[in-house]
Amino acid sequence: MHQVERAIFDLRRGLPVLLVAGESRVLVQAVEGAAQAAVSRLDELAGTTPALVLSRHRLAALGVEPADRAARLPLPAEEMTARLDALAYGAAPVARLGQARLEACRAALQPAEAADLAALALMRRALLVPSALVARVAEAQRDEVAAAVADGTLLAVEAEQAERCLEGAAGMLRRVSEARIPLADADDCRFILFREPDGMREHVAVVIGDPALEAAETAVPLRLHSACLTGDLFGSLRCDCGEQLRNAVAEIEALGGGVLLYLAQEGRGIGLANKLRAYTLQDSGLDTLDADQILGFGEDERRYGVAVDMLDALGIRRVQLMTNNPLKMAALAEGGIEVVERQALYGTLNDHNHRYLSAKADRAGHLLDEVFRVRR
Ligand SMILES: Nc1nc2c(ncn2[C@@H]2O[C@H](COP(=O)(O)OP(=O)(O)OP(=O)(O)O)[C@@H](O)[C@H]2O)c(=O)[nH]1
Ligand SMILES: [Zn+2]
Repeated sequence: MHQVERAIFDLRRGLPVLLVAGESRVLVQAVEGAAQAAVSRLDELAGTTPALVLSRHRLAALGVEPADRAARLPLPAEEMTARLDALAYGAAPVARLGQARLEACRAALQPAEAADLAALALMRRALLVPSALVARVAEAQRDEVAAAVADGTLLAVEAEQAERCLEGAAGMLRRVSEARIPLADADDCRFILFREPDGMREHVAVVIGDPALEAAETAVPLRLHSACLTGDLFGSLRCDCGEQLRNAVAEIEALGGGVLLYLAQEGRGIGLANKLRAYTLQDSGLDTLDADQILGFGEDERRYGVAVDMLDALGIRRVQLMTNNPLKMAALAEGGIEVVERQALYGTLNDHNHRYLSAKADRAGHLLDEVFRVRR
């Protein structure tokens, strides 16, 4: 895990990383922010022309019905940087690339290999656009690459280990610190911070009041809240997150106490940088799900293993869950937490969030009938 964590650091800085899959050696680099010089260096070090790995969501946005989770697109040298971002995550690919170029790309696609899937997992974990430049290390370059690994200028990671980096490590979440923090809507609160084993994400459990967490006969009022900097902190009108957060605290207090898990899953797990990109795409007419797809992401990139681990750490087995999202209910049930009851939790509908909430209700199955009863 330690190597993967360091690899993510390098990828975020725009450096290449070596993926090792059996006998195969593949250099990988983020597409996001890849400058001409960096791409040329990758080409030189590998001794082969890089290819572009695209996720199945990005492929779908390009009009390709993918057979696997990803595919590899060989890049002719002159193509390498000129239209890389347009291919990897640009809007309106047909308009920007031209129909003929797109057809040629579709015809050139190759099945993804183990290192390609590992590369995309690393990009996601690094909260970068899920697209990668990959270059197989040529026989003639093996010694030079091995020397770079040996002198510490290049990091080598097992592809298999890298591919698992999104799964987290069940049962290894660390409870780090805690403090009493009175809130405007709930006087008696304890914030407990948990850290993921690789140290890259931190999540907070807010225990409101003094609920009987481990009592078998009661269901603990629970809110799973995914971070939304824009909504939670600034009261953005593009979503309903801030209001839901504050309503949840007040509601849990009114129910005599319970728990709110504040999860580091900004932008449904795609990170703030990508959420801002997605908002700009939405301004050109796409809905929230299609915008994420253009960037190469699925409808919802969140996983709830850490939430289950936090509940386990707090001794909670049965809950009354505040959500409109069926995926959250399913994820808890799958993690062995009994969802005894669901309680709806709404923010206010406005002209800016109407479209976002409609897409969640119509396309992602969120239970928002009550919100739209008046307006639709
Ligand atoms: N990718 C993306 N994420 C968004 C957008 N708008 C809000 N979000 C994120 O969506 C998430 C919403 O989190 P929650 O309110 O906990 O979850 P939910 O899926 O809406 O389900 P509920 O429990 O019913 O509220 C947050 O991580 C927000 O940052 C958007 O347009 N695009
Ligand atoms: Zn929000």
